[in-house]
Amino acid sequence: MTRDRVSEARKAIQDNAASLGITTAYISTLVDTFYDRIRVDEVLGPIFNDAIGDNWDVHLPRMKAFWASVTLNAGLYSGKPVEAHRKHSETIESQHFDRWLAIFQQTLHDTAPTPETPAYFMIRAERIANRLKLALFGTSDLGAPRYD
Ligand code: HEM
Repeated sequence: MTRDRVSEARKAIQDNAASLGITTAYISTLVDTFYDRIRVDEVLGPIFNDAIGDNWDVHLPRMKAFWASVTLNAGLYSGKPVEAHRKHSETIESQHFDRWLAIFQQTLHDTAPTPETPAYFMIRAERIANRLKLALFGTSDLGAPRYD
C-alpha cells in the first residue's frame, strides 16, 4: 500500500473505533482501572508486582501504547510480548490466562463508553491471549471463546 492508502486505512479504523467510544482517553482509563484490579488480585497480583516492581510508570504507558496500536492501529507499540512473557515462564501458568481475561472483561463491562466496546476489545484480547498461550505452552487447547 502507498503511504496515502495506509493513512486512509488507519483513519477508517480510527473513525470506526471512535464511533464505538474507543479513544486514547478511554484506553488510558481502561488500562489504569484494569491494572489497579490486577495489582490487588490474589493470584495475578503477586506475579505482576514481582515482575514490574517499581516500574509501573513504565509498564502502564507501554500497555496504553499497545492497546492503542491494537484497537486504533496507532503504530505506537513496538515490543515483543512473547519474549516479555517467556521471561516469566516459571510463574505464569496456562490457567492464569482465563483469570486475566475475566478481570479484563469485568473492567470493560464496568467502564465501557458504549455497549459495543467490550466485544471490540475482548475479541482482540482473546486472540492475543491464545497466541501467547500457544507460544508459551504449545497448547492448542484454548477453551471456549467468550466472544467470536
Ligand atoms: C496469564 C496472563 C498474563 C500474565 C500473568 C501477564 C504478565 C505480564 C507481565 C509480568 C508483564 C511484564 C513483563 C516484564 O516487563 O518483565 C507483561 C507484559 C505485557 N503483557 Fe502480559 N500477562 C498476561 C496476559 C497478557 C495478555 C492476554 C496480553 C494481551 C492481550 C498481554 C500483553 C502484554 C504486553 C503487550 C506486555 C508488554 C510487553 C513489552 O515489554 O513490550 N499480557 N505481562
